Amino acid sequence: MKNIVVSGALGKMGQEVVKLVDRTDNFKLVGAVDVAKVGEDIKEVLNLEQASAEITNDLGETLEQVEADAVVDFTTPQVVMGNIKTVCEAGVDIVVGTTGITEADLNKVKEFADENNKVIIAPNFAIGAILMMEFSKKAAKFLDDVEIIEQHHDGKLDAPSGTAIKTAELIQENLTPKEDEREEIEKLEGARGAEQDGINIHSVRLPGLVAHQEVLFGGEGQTLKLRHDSINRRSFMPGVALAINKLDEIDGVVYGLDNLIEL
Ligand SMILES: NC(=O)C1=CN([C@@H]2O[C@H](COP(=O)(O)OP(=O)(O)OC[C@H]3O[C@@H](n4cnc5c(N)ncnc54)[C@H](OP(=O)(O)O)[C@@H]3O)[C@@H](O)[C@H]2O)C=CC1
Ligand SMILES: O=C(O)C1=N[C@H](C(=O)O)C[C@H](O)C1
Repeated sequence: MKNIVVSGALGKMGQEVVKLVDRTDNFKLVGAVDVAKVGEDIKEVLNLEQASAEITNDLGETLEQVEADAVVDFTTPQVVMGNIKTVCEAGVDIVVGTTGITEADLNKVKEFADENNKVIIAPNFAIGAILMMEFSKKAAKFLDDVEIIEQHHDGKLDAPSGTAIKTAELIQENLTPKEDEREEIEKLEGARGAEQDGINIHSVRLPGLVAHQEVLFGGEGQTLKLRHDSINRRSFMPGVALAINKLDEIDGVVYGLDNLIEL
């Protein structure tokens, strides 16, 4: 049995994780942390089958009061680093889905996580998105002109998405560096998007969207488009469950679900 605390339990993703814990036999909800509805029972708030926990607003204090094996964090880019530190200091394992974690942040986590801490950070838990990233990495061996277009709901705080950043990092591993780049004239700043590892990323935010990404490759007389769509947030839950179950098998910090499955 895994005793789980969900951090960001009332958010769009947090609610799905709480429901996942509620319906999974070897998971038990022992804590629900968020900033609203403090003192209320999450069972009533989310109309759960069996899971029950008083909503609290201090992750550190909560970990002192309950016997937790793992925390699952889907909060905000502003608070996630503090949460990871708090959980590591409490000697509890953590699965992090919150995005906005930079390479420098990742290095900081590796510094403060000691040999007993198990940390899984994944910018995307949807298996289709992992495959889209893997296929993009493969395609970059053959086509070295590529741009990323990511589209998300208008409630998303960070841009570009964590998935787009991770995709660019993976593509870059296989991309042949280009010489004599054309000097472009950008008449409107940002028109060509942002750049990560030399790859342009375009971020769209609109109501009605959930999470979507296209990786567009171009070559002589041809294009290749790799597209993934999460049409609801349940799409991420098998990946979250996999990560929680893999915590026992890993050492230290793992970044990306691709490192937990055989591709
Ligand atoms: N890795 C993946 O597969 C996925 C990652 N994400 C990422 O997960 C994160 C959350 O996304 P989403 O659920 O859509 O966002 P939401 O804004 O819906 O949820 C975030 C929740 O965290 C709460 N919160 C804010 N501060 C704290 C705090 N200090 N302690 C506890 N809870 C806090 C928020 O409260 P309030 O709103 O009142 O401020 C809110 O309820 C984002 O970074 C997103 O990019 C999303 C989908 C998939
Ligand atoms: O905020 C979201 O919704 C999502 N965030 C993650 C990201 O930034 O890549 C994963 C997914 O795209 C949904």
